[in-house]
Amino acid sequence: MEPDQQPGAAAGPEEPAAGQAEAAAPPPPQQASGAPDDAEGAAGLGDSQEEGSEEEEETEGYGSEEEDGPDSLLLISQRQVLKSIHEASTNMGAAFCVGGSLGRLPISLAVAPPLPGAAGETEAGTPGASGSSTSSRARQAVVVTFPDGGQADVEALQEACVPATFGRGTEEVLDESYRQALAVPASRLFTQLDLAAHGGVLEAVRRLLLPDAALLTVQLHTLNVYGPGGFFRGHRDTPRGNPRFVGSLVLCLPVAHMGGGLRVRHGGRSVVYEWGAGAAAGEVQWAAFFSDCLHEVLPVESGARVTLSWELFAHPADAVARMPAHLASLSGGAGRLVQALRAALDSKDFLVNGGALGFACQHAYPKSLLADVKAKDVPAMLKGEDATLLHALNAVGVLYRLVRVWQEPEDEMCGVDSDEDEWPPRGKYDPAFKALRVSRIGPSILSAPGDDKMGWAHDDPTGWLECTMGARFDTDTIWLGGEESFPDWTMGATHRFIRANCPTFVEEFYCAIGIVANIPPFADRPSMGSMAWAGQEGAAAAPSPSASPSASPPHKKSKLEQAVG
Ligand SMILES: O=C(O)CCC(=O)C(=O)O
Ligand SMILES: [Fe+2]
Repeated sequence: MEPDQQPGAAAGPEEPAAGQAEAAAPPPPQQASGAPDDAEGAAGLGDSQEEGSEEEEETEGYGSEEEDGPDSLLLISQRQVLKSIHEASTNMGAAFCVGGSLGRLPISLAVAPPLPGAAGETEAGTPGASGSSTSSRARQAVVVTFPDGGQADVEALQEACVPATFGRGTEEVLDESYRQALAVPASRLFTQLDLAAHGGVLEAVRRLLLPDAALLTVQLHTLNVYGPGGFFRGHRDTPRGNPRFVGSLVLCLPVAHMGGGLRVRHGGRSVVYEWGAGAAAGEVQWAAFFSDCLHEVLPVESGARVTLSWELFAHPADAVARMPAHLASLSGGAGRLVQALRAALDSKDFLVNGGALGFACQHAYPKSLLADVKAKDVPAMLKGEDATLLHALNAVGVLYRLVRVWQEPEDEMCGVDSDEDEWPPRGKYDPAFKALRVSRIGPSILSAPGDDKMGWAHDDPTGWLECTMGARFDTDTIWLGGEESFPDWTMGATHRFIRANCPTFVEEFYCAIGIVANIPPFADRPSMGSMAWAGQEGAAAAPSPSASPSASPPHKKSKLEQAVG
């Protein structure tokens, strides 16, 4: 159990992202008030004032902190270069949510009664869910129209709902201290509203959040009614077995209410969508966001907040045309990153013999994305800053690869005294020590935790890394900002996020991804005009530059690395 991700402990800041608090907010989405909050400061970076003995600390996380003795001028200079790239790469302020209004629009819904004993229906005996309210529930389909139906239709709808549950660990639970709402799963819901037919909505979401995707599709997930006092505390929506799952879209029906703002957070920024006034005036309003972003429904003060929610899936074009589109979309923070990268590549102080430079992705991704989507299609699924980072690398002609990254705790006994017969080895997961493990995207990815026959994987997902063929300790990459710069480490190792009223709960979780840029030796770096070998490593037209990781500032092996590999 990771307390900062579990229901009941969501008050903590979700993202110790370096420097994000100062990032310029994106243009505030329509109908929203944007305000930076939960500022975290620049973890591991310090501010721009650097002097004498503080140097070591100021540039921690740039590849040489494990060195003994005084640093050479070259190392100091290189750390400055790395720091400037890192700052530029984590201050891009990419959009993470978008919202708008369809204007005044009547919405009709039909809600079928639950099938008696239907498996997965929250009222039908799902573990942890209440089964007590079945008797008073409508036995016939309920048809409602808003705004015309008014209070009578709200009550009829409430009668057709069940208490909204959510996934916690492997269970679907009802916990009114975490979520107080009513729900109807999509399986019982029919509406005339075809979101895909409102072309502007999905296109706006695609352009703002996923410009590299050729197409977004949606799947209706649930209807929720939040009455007075209703709320849903901070959570992330679980990816459930579809690797193309990128986001959630919530649409508020024209039913009067006050309160109930939808707050979405990412990287120290947050946006609140307040729909009460518009809904009272008959407007149908919506918001879409990356589902790995922490979000919550603030308490409803009066009336009924009725929402439909869809899952969003991103699809790549057959061939993602890179350069023209990417150059066209380089702006603001991305431009600064391109500048920092160009300056670095032009400098002999920067990895003169070449090396691997790792960037932590700022969003998390479904585990199955990396297992099931072809590497060439993955860029179309990248979100916000992560997509922009690839554009910037493409723009400066640097090859990269996408890797999964896990945090690996170590125990002193690891690999030395532990009993090889014991599985998983006892004491191996002491959180006091952390190392990075990476894996290329590819088929040799973790199997689902549930696949493990030995029964321990559910409780100790870190453990099943041990039997993963594709994972290896990363001794070569200089990870900018170190492990601190991953937005939430627990995503990488263990988490199954909660999802509202999920009738067929499939165990899934987010994972952390890193982008490792292959910096060629100085002598081999292309002139900035040449884009010939930009893109993913291994791409057909990409001659591989002969980067020599060992020539980067020597990267001392951690205790764990020494012990294991
Ligand atoms: O109703 C909303 O605004 C969002 C609800 C939500 O976050 C969910 O159902 O997962
Ligand atoms: Fe949600």
